[in-house]
Parts: sequence; C-alpha cells; structure tokens
Amino acid sequence: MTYSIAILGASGYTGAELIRLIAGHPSIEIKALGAFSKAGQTVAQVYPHLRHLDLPPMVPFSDIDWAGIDLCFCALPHKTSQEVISGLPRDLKIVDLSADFRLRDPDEYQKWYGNAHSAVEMQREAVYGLTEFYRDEITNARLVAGTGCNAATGQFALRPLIASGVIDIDEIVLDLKAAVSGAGRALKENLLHAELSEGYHAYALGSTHRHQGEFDQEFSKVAGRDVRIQFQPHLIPANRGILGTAYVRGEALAVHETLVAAYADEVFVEVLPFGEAPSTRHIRGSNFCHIGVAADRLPGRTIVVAALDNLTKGSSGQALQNANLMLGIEETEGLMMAPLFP
Ligand SMILES: NC(=O)C1=CN([C@@H]2O[C@H](COP(=O)(O)OP(=O)(O)OC[C@H]3O[C@@H](n4cnc5c(N)ncnc54)[C@H](OP(=O)(O)O)[C@@H]3O)[C@@H](O)[C@H]2O)C=CC1
Ligand SMILES: CC(=O)N[C@@H](CCC(=O)OP(=O)(O)O)C(=O)O
Repeated sequence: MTYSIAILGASGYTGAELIRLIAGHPSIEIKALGAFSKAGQTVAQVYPHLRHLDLPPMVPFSDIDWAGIDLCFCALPHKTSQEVISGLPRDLKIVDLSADFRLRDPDEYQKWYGNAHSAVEMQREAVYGLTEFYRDEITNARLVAGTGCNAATGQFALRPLIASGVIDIDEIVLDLKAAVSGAGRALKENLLHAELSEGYHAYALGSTHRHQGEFDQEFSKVAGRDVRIQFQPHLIPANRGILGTAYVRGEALAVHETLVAAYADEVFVEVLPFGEAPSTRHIRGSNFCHIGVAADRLPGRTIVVAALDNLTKGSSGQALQNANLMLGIEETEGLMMAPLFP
C-alpha cells in the first residue's frame, strides 16, 4: 500500500529534509508541495541537491487539492502554522513541526511565544511528538506536534533519569550547542557567515529560551511535580547537529544503567559504553541520537551528553517516524540510513 502526503513549507530547511527522507521511502509518495514566497518555483531551483527527484511543483497552499492526501507535514513558522492548520480538512492527519501544538496550556504558549493561541481546541487534541515516549498516543493521533530540536536533545538525556529518581531533579544544568540550520533558512543578520564563523555565542541567557516551556511541561509530568532546569543554548558555526551536556548530581554508573535500560529496545537512541563521548559527527544526517555518560572527579557528580541532528531526529526524521506510526507503517521505514561521515 502507498500513502500520499503533502508538505507545507517545502522550501524551508525541514521541508527539504522531509523531501530527502521521503524520496527513499518505499510506501510514501509526495503528492503536493506548498511554499510561500517561493511558490511557483521547482524544488530543483530552490534546492539543486534534490534535482534528480521527480517532484510536484511548489504551489501556494490554497492550490492544493486535499482529496486523496492521507497526511500533511506542516513545516512552517510558529503562529503561521496554527493559522494554516485551522483551515485544513478535519479528517486529514497532520504532523506539525512548529512549536504551535507542543504546549498543552494556552497560557504557557502565550508566555513563551508572545501571542495568544488561535486554535486552542487543536492544541488540546495534539499529541507531543517525542516518539520514544508517546508511541501509543502518536499511533492513534490525528495531529502530532513535533518537538523543539533542543528540547528533544535534552529530553533524551534527562527524561529517564528524572522518571527514575536516580538524579537530584532540583539541580539539573543543561549546556547545549546548536548548529545554525536550527534557525531556518530565512535571512537573519546575526546568521551571516561573517558574523557567525570563527566564533560562537550563548543566546537566550538566563534560562529564557522558549524550549524551557517544553522542559517544564514534560519534566514536571514525568516527575509528578514541578521541575525547572537551568538550560543554556549556544549557537556554533556548524551546519547541522546539536550536542547537549547535562551536569547532574547522581551516581554515574546508576545513571548509565538507567539510560541503558530505558533505551534497550529503541532503534534510534543509542547509549554508548560508559565513559565514551558522543559527537555530532557520528549522527550527522541520520535519525540516531547518541548518549554518553561519565563520572565527574567531583564526588556524586555525573556528565550526560546527547547528540542528534536537528534536521533529522530533531525535526524531519522524527516527523517521518511519527508519520509512519500514524499511517500504520513500520516505524523505522525510510529512516535507517547511516550517518554521513566524516
Ligand atoms: N530547522 C530546525 O532544525 C528545526 C525547525 N523546527 C521548526 O520547523 C518549522 C520549519 O522550520 P525550518 O524549515 O527550519 O524554517 P525555514 O525558515 O527554513 O522555512 C520556513 C518555511 O515556511 C514558509 N513560510 C514562511 N513564512 C510563511 C508565511 N507567512 N506563510 C506561509 N508560509 C511561510 C517558507 O516558505 P518560503 O520559503 O516559500 O517563503 C518556508 O517554506 C519551524 O516552525 C521551526 O521552528 C523544529 C525543529 C528543528
Ligand atoms: C540554532 C537555533 O536558533 N535553533 C532554534 C531551535 C530550533 C527549533 O527547534 O525550533 P522551534 O522550537 O522554533 O521549532 C532555537 O534555539 O530557537
């Protein structure tokens, strides 16, 4: 059986990554591609690395005929996404990559994103898209909210540890390095090569990054009480990849054992042998997340490092993994490619 999908936001980075992944998928076919300022152009014009593919043209969203489309990937900026999704057919399955449907509480959404939510009913209906922890709900969902890429990295490292109580949940520090494609393809002054290369900087200082909303919601749910972590992201001059380093109070071998047990049956999350360090080089272009654990020389302190590719496991790969579940396809289909190395 072949399923038909559409991608809204095909001209963006995550849209292009979805096209790359789905091009190799045996049972999903791209039926429609929607773009905004680039509507009217072909994918090959916007993304020459995809020129070998036989793809529909990128059209304005209003030109898409939804009859016969089983699932829509929505790869649009937040706020735009909720407006667009509100106008889509009610029986269409949707995987949204934006932040619009991740937070359950409309007040929390407004706090972190600055605008009132315009589709509160759908916000309630949506399932959080961290596949390894919401597999059953995602399988039965109509609308799935892909996670933030930083939020996914931090959760893979910390969620099982918070759930098990093996670390002190009031003293978690997450120090994270994010590559620039996480900011999307739109032109921004501080992302110009001259301002980004040969240096790196912290941003959202003081635990003000909007992915804190996801950490607050998810970690508190897991712990059964309010959890707040200290989270500091940095922008690094790399194209792809996120490396998150968590500094926790807890016994290192117990931390390692907890993570090994939590991910023992997971294909895409690999806990490395004790003491080995993950690298963004080892997951680049793949749907894998690597996690490493080591003891610190300070007694009782442990380092947990997680690496994933923001455009695959952090967004489009995760989105395809979720779509596979929603369509009743094998979860790993189209996603088992090896990382690109070196
Ligand atoms: N990049 C990443 O690593 C991750 C991104 N995300 C989220 O995924 C979503 C897409 O991100 P990304 O692909 O990086 O973003 P890009 O900026 O690369 O692409 C944005 C897409 O949205 C379209 N678009 C922009 N403005 C409008 C508008 N007003 N109306 C309709 N369409 C519009 C653009 O169309 P056009 O180019 O034709 O104008 C383009 O296709 C965002 O919500 C982002 O936060 C989530 C996790 C990770
Ligand atoms: C490097 C960079 O800027 N990364 C983005 C995260 C990308 C992401 O996950 O975006 P959404 O939450 O908007 O979907 C950031 O830190 O804001």
